[in-house]
Amino acid sequence: MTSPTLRFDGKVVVITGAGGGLGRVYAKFFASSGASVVVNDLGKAPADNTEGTTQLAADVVVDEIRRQGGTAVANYDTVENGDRIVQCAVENFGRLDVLINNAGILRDRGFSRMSDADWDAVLRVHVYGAYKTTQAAWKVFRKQKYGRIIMTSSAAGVYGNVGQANYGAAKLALVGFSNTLAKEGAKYNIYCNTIAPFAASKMTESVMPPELLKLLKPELVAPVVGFLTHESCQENGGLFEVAGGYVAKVRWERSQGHVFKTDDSFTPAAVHAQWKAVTDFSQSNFPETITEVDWIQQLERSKHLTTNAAGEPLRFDGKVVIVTGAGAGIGRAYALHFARLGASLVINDLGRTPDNRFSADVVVEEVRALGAKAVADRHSVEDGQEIVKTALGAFGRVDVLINNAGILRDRSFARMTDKEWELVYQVHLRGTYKTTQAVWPVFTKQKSGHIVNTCSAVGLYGNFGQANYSAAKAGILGLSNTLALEGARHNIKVNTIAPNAGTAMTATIMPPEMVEALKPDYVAPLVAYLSHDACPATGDVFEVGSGWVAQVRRQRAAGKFFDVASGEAFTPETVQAQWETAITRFDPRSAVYCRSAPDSLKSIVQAATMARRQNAARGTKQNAAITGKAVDVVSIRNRKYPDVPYEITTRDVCLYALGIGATHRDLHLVYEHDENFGVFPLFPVLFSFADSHTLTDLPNYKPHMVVHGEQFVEVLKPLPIEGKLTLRSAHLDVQDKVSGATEVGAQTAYDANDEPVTYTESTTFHRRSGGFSKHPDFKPPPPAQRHPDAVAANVPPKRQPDAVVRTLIPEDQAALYRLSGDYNPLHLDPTVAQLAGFNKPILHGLCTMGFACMQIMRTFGGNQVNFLKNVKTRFSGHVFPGETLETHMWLEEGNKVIFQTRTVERDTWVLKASALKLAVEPTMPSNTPSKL
Ligand SMILES: CCCCCCC[C@@H](O)CC(=O)SCCNC(=O)CCNC(=O)[C@H](O)C(C)(C)COP(=O)(O)OP(=O)(O)OC[C@H]1O[C@@H](n2cnc3c(N)ncnc32)[C@H](O)[C@@H]1OP(=O)(O)O
Repeated sequence: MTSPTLRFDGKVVVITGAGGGLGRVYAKFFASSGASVVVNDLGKAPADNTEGTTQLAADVVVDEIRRQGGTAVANYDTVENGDRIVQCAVENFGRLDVLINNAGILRDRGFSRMSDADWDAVLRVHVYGAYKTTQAAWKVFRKQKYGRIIMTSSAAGVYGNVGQANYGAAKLALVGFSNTLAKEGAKYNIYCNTIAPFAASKMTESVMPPELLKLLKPELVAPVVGFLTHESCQENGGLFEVAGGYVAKVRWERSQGHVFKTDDSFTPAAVHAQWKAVTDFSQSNFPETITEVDWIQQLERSKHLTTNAAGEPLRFDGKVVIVTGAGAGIGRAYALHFARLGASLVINDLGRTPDNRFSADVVVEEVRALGAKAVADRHSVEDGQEIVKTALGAFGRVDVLINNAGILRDRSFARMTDKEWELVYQVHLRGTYKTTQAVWPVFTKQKSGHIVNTCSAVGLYGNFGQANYSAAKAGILGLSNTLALEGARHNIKVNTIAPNAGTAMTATIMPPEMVEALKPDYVAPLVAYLSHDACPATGDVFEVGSGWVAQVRRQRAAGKFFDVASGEAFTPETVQAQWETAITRFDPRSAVYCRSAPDSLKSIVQAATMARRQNAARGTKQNAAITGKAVDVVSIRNRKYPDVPYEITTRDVCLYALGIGATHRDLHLVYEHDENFGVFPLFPVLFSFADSHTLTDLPNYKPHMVVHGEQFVEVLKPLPIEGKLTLRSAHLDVQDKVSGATEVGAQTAYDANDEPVTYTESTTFHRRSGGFSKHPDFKPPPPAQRHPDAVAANVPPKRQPDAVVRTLIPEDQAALYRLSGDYNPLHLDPTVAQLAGFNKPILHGLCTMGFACMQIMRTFGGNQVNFLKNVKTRFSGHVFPGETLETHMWLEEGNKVIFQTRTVERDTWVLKASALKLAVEPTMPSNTPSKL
């Protein structure tokens, strides 16, 4: 097990709702990773049975953290006063780096029985609370140009869940909110991501086998949050499903769609005729912003088409349609379209025309002029029941509800006022809830109904200056997801559109060709089709404008299941390692599509089950190796290999020196005409690549799983700058290390007089080749004959190091170093690196060792090429080219320098248990050890 590298020392983290569940686990995780934590919770802890007192939940968590040596303070404010929570962080710790919006409540109820109080309570805490807390944090983050935010969503929002219309709306609103924050925050180094975790509940009990159910622990969400909020993580605006050790990214997939001719033949019947094309995902794309559609080009394409083909007309004779916000723009276009198709209309709008008439009255006249029936309604959508009453009063029934009313209050998030946030929420999301709830009993009673809700590309992808709007619009989609599920058994169909249409407002800022491209009339045929019995869709989302109609849906990456029960490590570091190769890797062959929260959970169970099966198969394979032929260490040791000739050239000497960090200033290493020119004494490590004997017969052998474990080099005579040598190699040892196997090879280089010049011992670590010593026929071999300095523990003394030196490894170093002989693709080829479990190619271990020894030569070796007697190192962690190495050195008795090296960026020790014996009297470093 490697030690944690993704730490939060010096960082301040606020976690809302941290008195229990997920929040408590996050709080403890961050505190144990070095952060100072604000534990926010307004609730009480469960009664303390022993003393009969009830403590506040936040206090209990703070006590737990402090007992374990961590730093935390409690805060008891409601998230609706989020500014006070942020203030608490700043007052106590002077800053804030990470905000985890976790607080939430549930008021689950079937939609027909949901009260306004149920709705308001849930939306207030989840959405308004997250808005208030985030806005306060935003000010701090922007000023310091750094911040990490997590929003907590749910599959109930992403896909919908019966009984959770309020919760689903709130949870998807947070995804929309996060999308805009990610875009607005990027230039300030403020990143915002959303997780959709599963908690154990009645629903999970019904679909999960008990042994997996046990895994739905809050502890199995924290590693993902830990990685996403670390400063090294570059993910921004992502949505991730997380449950029981499973993690996968979710993104939008959009069908190519269909372009219709925008003439009179663009009707619901024409849409019906092309429905297969609209919903065909075989040539899909994956949009991330609102700007990815060229509307004018779509219209151009449309103009060159012939008249749309259509079957029987799809009409609405005898049907009653309510259109909210129908006094102008897109709502008016819908109304007129429905009127032409025979519907009776309720024209809802509370606005007025420039000549001060009620706009609803004007549109009613227009509808009547088309020969259809219409009544005006001037209520706010927040009084949705009144609108439905108008419909029932005038026509005695309702068949279709088009939730279209909306307003804009655009402003950058930093300057957005509470009033602007609230107003947009009230009209769009709460208004849609109110009208829908009013019509719901009518639809359930008549066992039929169509609802078309209005989202926006801004709600799907986020957009600058529209945090309020993107949250409200995404919330509408979240509401629709659940309504579609709940409505199914009553034959109520609910779909959502993201229209792009010009309105009176946009006409003032758009060029005329854009206004033409985005005519509201080009949206109306889809809306009418979605409202017709002929349309099979429910719970779907469509983008529409300028004659083009396409469907969007959520696509999930196959993801990664960390099999914690079988001992697989699940930490921010292992999440990081799997981030690009599995968690965010989308492959059409393994993509997952879900239609509801239980659906999502089932697919996670499937992924986990499959991963477990594969792990078990791997284990069986390993067992097969264990039960197959036993590894015979004695016979491996007895293997004989022929002598191999080796020629040193000055060109190789210079190239090697450049590969381990020598520069044009080190003429004695890189310029053969320099009077002190010599071979850097680590050069013998290259001999192994001319004469190596990898043990391919170890169980489960895979070349890409081999890493360099340890290296020892002893110089017996100065190496010639040119000349011929003979190499003799042997296997010294093979050991079972459970997680892998180590193989130690020894090699001596002889000169023309057959006198030994150098001696090396190289340990290769074969990952996943362990366990073979359990084979019934395995015979423990006698101890190996090792050089004592090659196996020394080399524990650094307790005092401060005598020298600490930093050096940057250039990005291209592995590409240069390999030319000296180690052509292992692990160091250059991203695909091989991924196969080996690294998210990018890693540096050669011997290159790291060379850099460290170069620093020791410069520090204690008088910068002389003959400075080394012997050196041993252990490669305790990998290095990525581009990282900074920091070598700590302690000069000890016997001219021995104990050293260890870490990467500064990941704060990971990469060389440990290392020592170098000097062949010269040590020089003292000119720099006193710096406390870096
Ligand atoms: C001919 C020469 C050429 C060699 C071929 C190489 C070709 C090159 O191109 C390849 C490279 O350069 S790879 C780059 C350099 N190497 C690395 O990056 C490896 C870094 N180290 C690791 O990842 C882990 O320490 C790892 C994976 C090595 C071990 O991690 P874990 O599995 O977590 O092990 P852990 O639980 O810490 O310990 C288990 C037992 O293994 C021993 N051990 C640990 N690290 C070791 C290491 N680096 N070398 C040798 N033994 C090591 C532990 O002591 C422990 O043993 P025991 O149980 O007996 O105490």
